[in-house]
Amino acid sequence: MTIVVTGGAGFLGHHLVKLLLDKGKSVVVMDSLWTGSQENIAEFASNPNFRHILCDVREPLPDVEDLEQIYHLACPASPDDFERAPIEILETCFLGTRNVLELATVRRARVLLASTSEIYGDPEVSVLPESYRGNVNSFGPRSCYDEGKRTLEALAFSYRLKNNVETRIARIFNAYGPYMAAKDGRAVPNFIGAAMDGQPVKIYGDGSATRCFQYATDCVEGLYALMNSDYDKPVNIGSDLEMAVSDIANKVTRVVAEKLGQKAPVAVQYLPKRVDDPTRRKPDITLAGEVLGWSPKVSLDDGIAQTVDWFLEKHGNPKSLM
Ligand SMILES: O=c1ccn([C@@H]2O[C@H](COP(=O)(O)OP(=O)(O)O[C@H]3OC[C@@H](O)[C@H](O)[C@H]3O)[C@@H](O)[C@H]2O)c(=O)[nH]1
Repeated sequence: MTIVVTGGAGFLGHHLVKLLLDKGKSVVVMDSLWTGSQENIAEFASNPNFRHILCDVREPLPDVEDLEQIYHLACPASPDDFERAPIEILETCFLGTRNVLELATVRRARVLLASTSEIYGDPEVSVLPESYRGNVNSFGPRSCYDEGKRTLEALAFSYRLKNNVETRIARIFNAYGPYMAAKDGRAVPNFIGAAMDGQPVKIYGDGSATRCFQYATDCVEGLYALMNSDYDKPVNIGSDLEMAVSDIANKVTRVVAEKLGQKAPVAVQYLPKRVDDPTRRKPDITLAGEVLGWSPKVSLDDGIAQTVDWFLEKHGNPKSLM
């Protein structure tokens, strides 16, 4: 039996493919390398259970025999991408998801769709249960992703209704870890890159915005548990350790300073808050615990230390990061 991972050459894709191969699964990665990279799958090339098909999910997908499951992760995920390629992101969310569900219909495969905390928008409540309908701006700089991923969920519902496709929906909250691209644009790689380069970290707003960061391996274990469960409604997959962005930045810059022997962590530069940037985001992860027996395990201290070590090893010369 074969498992397809769209976006398997991406950040989370790498960790998911590794998990599946370590479990002895046969994996086909479908990835255009638009935001993913060959480096993220290089270590799998010699594995006879691994194959990479270079393709764009916005085109009809190649057929895969003996197809059991599809993890649909393919989509740019950084707010920096939202500005760069909003139309392509909307196409990926709709056409890509439709093509995945079409293949699943033909092959009777189960599909796990990577949705996101962004479908909740800028929440009006302090903790986000799956029942919260969200507060999303359909006409703003994040709408390509926020509404695109809401369309992904609507497509899942529709294919289940009309074609009886088995779907699972993971609402993935902020994830970080090794294999994030240095120029990804999200907070943790940006903070690490700036600190390694001796430059101030840039904080959008006053630093009081909150997020909960989950380590990549915890996240993909949650995806695996959800795919192989009987629960077919959306589930939040994330950490519920809520922290201010400024505290995250301080934690990262302190770790880099210690590891590089810098006298003091780099400074912080405050920039205007970005439009529609959620002021707080904390998932209620009770459901994941109840139906999957899943909760994040890797502490922020351990996760950040491992991520910084990976960046230092990969980008020995800090100047190469920015
Ligand atoms: O350099 C930076 C980067 C980010 N930030 C801030 O840090 C917070 C987190 O920003 P990130 O870009 O890491 O991630 P966001 O929370 O904006 O969205 C991300 O997380 C949810 C996932 O579905 C997506 O991958 C992505 O949308 C935001 O408040 C952002 O403004 C900075 O202050 N400085």
